Amino acid sequence: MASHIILPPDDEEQRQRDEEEDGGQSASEHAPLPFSAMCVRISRDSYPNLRALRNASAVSLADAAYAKISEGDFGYVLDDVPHLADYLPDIPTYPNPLQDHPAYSTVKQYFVNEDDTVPQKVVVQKNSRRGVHFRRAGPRQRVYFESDEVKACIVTCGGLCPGLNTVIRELVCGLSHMYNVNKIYGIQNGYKGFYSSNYLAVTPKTVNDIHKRGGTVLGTSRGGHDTKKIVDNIQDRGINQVYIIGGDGTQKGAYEIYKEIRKRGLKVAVAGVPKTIDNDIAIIDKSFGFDSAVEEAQRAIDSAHVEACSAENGIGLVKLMGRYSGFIAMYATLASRDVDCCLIPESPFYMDGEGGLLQYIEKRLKENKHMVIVVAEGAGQDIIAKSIPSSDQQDASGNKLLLDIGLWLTHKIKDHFKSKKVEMTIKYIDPTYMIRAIPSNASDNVYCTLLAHSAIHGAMAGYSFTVGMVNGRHTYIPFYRVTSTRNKVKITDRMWARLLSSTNQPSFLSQKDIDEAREADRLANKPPLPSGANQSVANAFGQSASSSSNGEI
Ligand SMILES: Nc1ncnc2c1ncn2[C@@H]1O[C@H](COP(=O)(O)OP(=O)(O)OP(=O)(O)O)[C@@H](O)[C@H]1O
Ligand SMILES: O=P(O)(O)OC[C@H]1O[C@](O)(CO)[C@@H](O)[C@@H]1O
Ligand SMILES: [Mg+2]
Repeated sequence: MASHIILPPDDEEQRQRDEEEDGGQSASEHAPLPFSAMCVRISRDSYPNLRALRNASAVSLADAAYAKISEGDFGYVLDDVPHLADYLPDIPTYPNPLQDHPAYSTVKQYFVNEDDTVPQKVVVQKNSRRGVHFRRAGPRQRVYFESDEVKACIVTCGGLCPGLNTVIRELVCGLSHMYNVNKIYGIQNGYKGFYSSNYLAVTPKTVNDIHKRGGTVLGTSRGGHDTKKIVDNIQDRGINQVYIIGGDGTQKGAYEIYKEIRKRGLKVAVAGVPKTIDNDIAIIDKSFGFDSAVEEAQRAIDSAHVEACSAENGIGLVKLMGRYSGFIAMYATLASRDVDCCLIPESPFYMDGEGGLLQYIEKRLKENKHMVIVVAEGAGQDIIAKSIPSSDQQDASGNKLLLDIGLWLTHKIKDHFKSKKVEMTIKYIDPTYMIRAIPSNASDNVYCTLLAHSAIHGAMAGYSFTVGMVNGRHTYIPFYRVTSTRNKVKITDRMWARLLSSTNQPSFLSQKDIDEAREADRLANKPPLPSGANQSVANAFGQSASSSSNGEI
């Protein structure tokens, strides 16, 4: 069954286009359906415009088989998350124990309305279609697990990030205090711990103080994701709620686990809590630990500034995290105001000649006698690769190992001034592991708590999802949405312009680079549609593609 979009009355042109593409059926014939009746599970056979939808929303055919997309009035689209009842139709429900909880029962409207959803795009125009929405997170009136039936486990994967222990703590305490769950296990050292280590029983008492420490008390690792072995263990041990904390790779792993669980028809909810210090996870406003990381990066920048100011022609160079996205470098630079140049992976730069980095350094030293450079680890990889043969090494998860841009720049800058016989000093600081290892700051602690609670409410309600804040509201996002793209700094957005104006650095971009970046944005915002596509659905998704709230603030 396909659902229909009821067009806004003033969008006559669009209405006619839709009529044509819907085979001539007029909008007035599209009787408004009750919302529940419009919910459709997309499958290869059941949805006539699947190809259009897939292209428009960058959903691969494999992912589309798991997508749950429904439409409402005025171009409203709900990109919903899977639920246990999708494949276990007779599953019983129970009243939410929170309704009798002394702390929560006094809240006037504690339970979220089943139909509450959150728009991906909040900046709209008068005639905008409503676009893509995600299911609002929060406690539901009815849950799909009885408290004493729940056997939950928690795993952390990927690199460290401030706040991991807070999320672990709040998952354990939230499950126990809100839902009276007392069978909770920690999986040790990442995904491989599902099948190669003992599961650790954890209680609110054992995790009471852990949020004050950096790292993860459960241990973490890269690699070792063996879906079959992991799900065999989940099944054998009777685990029915799996909480998975980790970055983009980890969420891809969570999706694989979900698919295998569903294939086996198990009553198991999978809840992903996105973690990435690089802040590169798509859709969500910001990942936990990011603010703590930016704050800690200030200390490295301050030290670099002190070193630079205390020497003749002193340069302080700080390398910050960010393999593919320069968010930490950009925000740390904007926060500091001592930085003269910020280099990120998204913005290409060059060393020599007119407008190049070396010329800018010379100019800055002449003016100020010192300068501070911040470089994201993924910046300039293409230019280093031209001078150093790279061996394309990967870590255990398959992530490309990067060449050290900080070290390379240090040598290049030194050599340049030596050849010009100019006295200078450069101090290179790489604070990566010092930043990653700190405990989260106060605001990240609160953020981690809310994410953990939202994850628990969603799992208890029978959903499988990645939890995340979208436009300031907690939501349940389909796994494929957060794993299919990466969040990046848009160099054509105002935030990057603010940075350029604060550092006064050259943009290093040619008109061709700018045109290409604009074209890439345009294509990302308006994906091409195949002929015969349902324009209504495609439009809704096309609008959403431009709305990553990390880009434009
Ligand atoms: N495509 C994938 N399918 C299944 N598992 C995956 C996939 N990609 C990564 N994983 C698993 O997820 C775990 C973490 O992945 P990775 O090391 O890339 O870190 P991450 O979660 O992306 O975090 P970060 O990059 O922020 O440190 C690893 O155990 C890895 O095997
Ligand atoms: O040395 P590791 O643990 O592989 O992690 C390094 C990577 O992890 C990250 O901090 C992301 O977690 C990246 O910024 C960095 O490249
Ligand atoms: Mg990653």
